[in-house]
Amino acid sequence: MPWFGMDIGGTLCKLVYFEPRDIAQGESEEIEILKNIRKYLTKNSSYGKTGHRDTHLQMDNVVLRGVVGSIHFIRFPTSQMKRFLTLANQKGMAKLVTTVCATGGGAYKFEDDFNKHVNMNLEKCDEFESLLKGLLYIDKNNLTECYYWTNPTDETKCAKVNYDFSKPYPFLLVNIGSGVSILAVHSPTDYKRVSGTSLGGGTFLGLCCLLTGCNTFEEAIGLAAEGDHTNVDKLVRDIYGGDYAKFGLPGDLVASSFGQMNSRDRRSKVKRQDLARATLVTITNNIGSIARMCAIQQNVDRVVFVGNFLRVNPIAMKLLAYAMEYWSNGSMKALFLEHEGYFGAVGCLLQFHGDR
Ligand SMILES: Nc1ncnc2c1ncn2[C@@H]1O[C@H](COP(=O)(O)OP(=O)(O)OP(=O)(O)O)[C@@H](O)[C@H]1O
Ligand SMILES: CC(C)(CO)[C@@H](O)C(=O)NCCC(=O)O
Repeated sequence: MPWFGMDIGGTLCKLVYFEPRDIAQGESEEIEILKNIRKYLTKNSSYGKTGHRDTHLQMDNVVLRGVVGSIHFIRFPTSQMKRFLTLANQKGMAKLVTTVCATGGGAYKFEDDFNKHVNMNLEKCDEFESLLKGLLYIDKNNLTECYYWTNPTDETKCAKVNYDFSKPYPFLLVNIGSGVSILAVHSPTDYKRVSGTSLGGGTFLGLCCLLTGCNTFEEAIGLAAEGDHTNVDKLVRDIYGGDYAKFGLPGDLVASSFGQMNSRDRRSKVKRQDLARATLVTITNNIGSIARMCAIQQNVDRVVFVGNFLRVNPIAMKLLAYAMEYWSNGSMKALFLEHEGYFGAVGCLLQFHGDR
């Protein structure tokens, strides 16, 4: 049986596929379909216009329920769910698979569509339980999964450094998807959702599209990389003329996000790139600030940031790394994981109880 785990989020659907190394041989219809699905998924790295396989994340020679194989990582916009179901039907998946493990809000929202259109049952898994299970499994199976950024504000010295996360507890887990959820994790089974914010990755993308006319996340990040947020934000030095030293506020700190944009003159000069950068900085700093307060409240010093907002987004990661370290006087550490947005789907795959 092909093994799938799905995380159907507010923006992106993540699909992980476990491909056993030794595939069943024979000529039954089932085996033929299985081979076709495997061929379709593993020979392509894009599916239709919007589906992508993140080949750089593929994990080989991993053991899942005693079977050796590879895990493939696929994503597509949740808005394309109906098309995905049509495709799954065309590829014969409905004949082969009766149950798919799914998590995320879409596991509830799309349950009827799975039943009606492809005759599949959804085995629903909790999104945070899956997130944590997937994270612990992947970290155990990938020596270079966890890392941090050194010298995040100095482009010449900044570097990704491997972090040994084998003794992880306690830690704060900040999942930046469409919205943001913050979990305090004390053991694989002892965790709680301590906070969240609706100002997340969806907000960044939505505001960026509104302000710059861009249409994709990649475009938004590309614009942000070329922009200067100080043309948009009001800094402490714009107000004080320099640092506000008495209370430890450096001049280049943002005093007011988008605070320059009340001026018609400044609005007429601002570039799309600057607006994209300011949006990214605003959303990221706000998440960093909430995460830091949660870490203090929960008495933890390691904060792990995950979620697809961090995909191809070193600017946000470095901002978070700097903010956590600076505002905690070096006592807190921001950690990141290579498979950033896929843990929920992997956790689902691990919880699959078998088919038929
Ligand atoms: N190709 C992409 N298309 C759309 N958004 C992307 C893309 N790549 C990264 N992102 C960012 O990732 C965010 C979605 O992240 P993720 O997949 O972790 O969350 P989700 O599961 O869809 O949301 P939630 O958990 O809140 O339901 C988007 O809001 C956007 O900021
Ligand atoms: C609703 C979820 C949990 C869906 O993953 C997520 O988008 C989220 O945590 N949003 C933030 C909700 C809030 O705490 O304001």
